[in-house]
Amino acid sequence: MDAVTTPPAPTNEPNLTYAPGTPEREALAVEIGKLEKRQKNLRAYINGRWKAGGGAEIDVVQPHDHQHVLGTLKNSTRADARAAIKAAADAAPEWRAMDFDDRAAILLKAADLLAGPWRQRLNAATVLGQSKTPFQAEIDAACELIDFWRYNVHYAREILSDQPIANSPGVWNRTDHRPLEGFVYAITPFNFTAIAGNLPTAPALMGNTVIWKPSPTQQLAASLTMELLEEAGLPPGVINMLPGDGLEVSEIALAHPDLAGIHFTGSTPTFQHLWRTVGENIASYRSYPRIVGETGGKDFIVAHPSADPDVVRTAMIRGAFEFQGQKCSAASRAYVARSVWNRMKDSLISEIESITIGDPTDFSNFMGAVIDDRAFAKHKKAIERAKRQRKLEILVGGKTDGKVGWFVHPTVVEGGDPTDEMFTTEYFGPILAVHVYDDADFERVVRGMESIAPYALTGSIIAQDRRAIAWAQRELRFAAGNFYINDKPTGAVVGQQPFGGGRASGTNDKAGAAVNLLRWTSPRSIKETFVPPTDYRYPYLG
Ligand SMILES: NC(=O)c1ccc[n+]([C@@H]2O[C@H](COP(=O)([O-])OP(=O)(O)OC[C@H]3O[C@@H](n4cnc5c(N)ncnc54)[C@H](O)[C@@H]3O)[C@@H](O)[C@H]2O)c1
Ligand SMILES: N[C@@H](CCC=O)C(=O)O
Repeated sequence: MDAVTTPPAPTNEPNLTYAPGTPEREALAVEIGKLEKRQKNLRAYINGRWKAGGGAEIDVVQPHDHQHVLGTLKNSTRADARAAIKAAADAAPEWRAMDFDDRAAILLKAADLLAGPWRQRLNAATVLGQSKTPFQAEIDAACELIDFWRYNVHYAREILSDQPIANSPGVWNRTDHRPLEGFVYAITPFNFTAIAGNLPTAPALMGNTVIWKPSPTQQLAASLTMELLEEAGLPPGVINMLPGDGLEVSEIALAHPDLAGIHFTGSTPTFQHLWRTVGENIASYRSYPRIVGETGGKDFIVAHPSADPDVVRTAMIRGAFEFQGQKCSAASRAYVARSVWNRMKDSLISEIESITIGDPTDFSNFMGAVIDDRAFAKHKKAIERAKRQRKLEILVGGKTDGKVGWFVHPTVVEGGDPTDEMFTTEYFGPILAVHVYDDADFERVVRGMESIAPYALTGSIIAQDRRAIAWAQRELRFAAGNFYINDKPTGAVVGQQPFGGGRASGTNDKAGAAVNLLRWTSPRSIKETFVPPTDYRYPYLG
């Protein structure tokens, strides 16, 4: 189509409340019932066909009831990876030649399907498969993914319309925002259905074809996302999904000459392994692969002596314990002025003791289980260590119970030594380390915590004194890619707080923003001269 069009302007999808008696609460219960009743065969999706991978079987279970199998996947093999890469290559010419409006319409339709008939199916999968409470599933699997799809179309359009601002007389300059030459390898984490849906679709929107390797523990929601995209009209071969641990897929994909980019979210060690492998293979690629990775965090709350204790307490509880602390943005260390601490310690402990933990399908629970036995063992070990250390005191929590589900109770550990591993290591669970400092030491403590952990993802300052806020904002400029003032450090919203961090937390290519989409394009500058010269001599040459 030749028209210059304007896609619908994006707005953030509102969170439904799930209050008793609401239609969304009933609809979610129906979808949960369906998914619980029937084990799903979680197949690969290659060239528009669903097929079982060739490797070993992996059960996908409910973390809060680990005997309950939701579905089974078969690990993807080297042969599956080769087939997916071929499918991506075959689909690429037609996909990149397709009008942007047609590509955008597929994602806008996917967003509307998710806002409507698919909403509770994907929410239910996220509740059961990742042990999110309905409210946490709603902000992730529904609202954030809908926002990613709608805002990405808006930002992509802006990128495409970015054209040279100058033309010499008789010349027309243009920019062709080409996709990358080759396939993008999207590798996604367990904890956000929205991130899993965004990482393969963002490069696809820009005209790339993709190999998508979801996390095995998120495979139920990932498979449904793929089904939704198929219903929205995604052509075969554009996104090829390969379930499993990714080891054999990476052997093939990371050594392939057509690897054009990696779109990763997950832990820092996995990202470093991928980057290292690309470095080792660098001479074998057709182009230099774009590497985008959002990784771990040791996210902080700093409470100034002027902070309101009620605000600090609420930010700590929500920031550290929603979704069992398994958000990369979760507060896992807090530095609290003694005068504030003295006014909030007891209420913090009693409120945390009141937190309900259990099956997330039961609306009375605030927390579910951690994702798997590996995470459970890691948190248990950190808690056991805290119990043994003289300089650490567990103020509340410290209990784990793995019999039925992988439950780790919300735990606060007070530590006098702010260099202890409690303040530097990402556990990715419901464990919050607190360092209480003398009010007069505010600046010294902030300077000390600024680089104590290798990460720089999220953090917040809580204070009423404006000078303290301004000072902390300056002093902590590079300590967080998402910085909050008088709020918890979690819950970034697409279009409002573009998300990502620096240092060991990633390449800070802000998911759901134009800077991210730019990484999936390789601009070509075109100069057209209307009446070209026909004589090589300059005018002054006689
Ligand atoms: N910064 C962010 O935006 C952000 C968002 C969400 C999660 N995270 C981080 O993610 C981590 C938790 O997620 P996780 O446990 O799923 O991370 P992880 O690193 O264990 O796994 C991430 C993905 O990588 C895959 N993987 C691992 N090795 C691979 C290989 N050799 N080849 C191909 N794939 C491979 C996994 O199967 C999974 O799909 C935390 O560190 C958290 O902070 C960061
Ligand atoms: N965007 C989410 C974090 C995603 C990482 O797990 C937040 O801001 O809480």
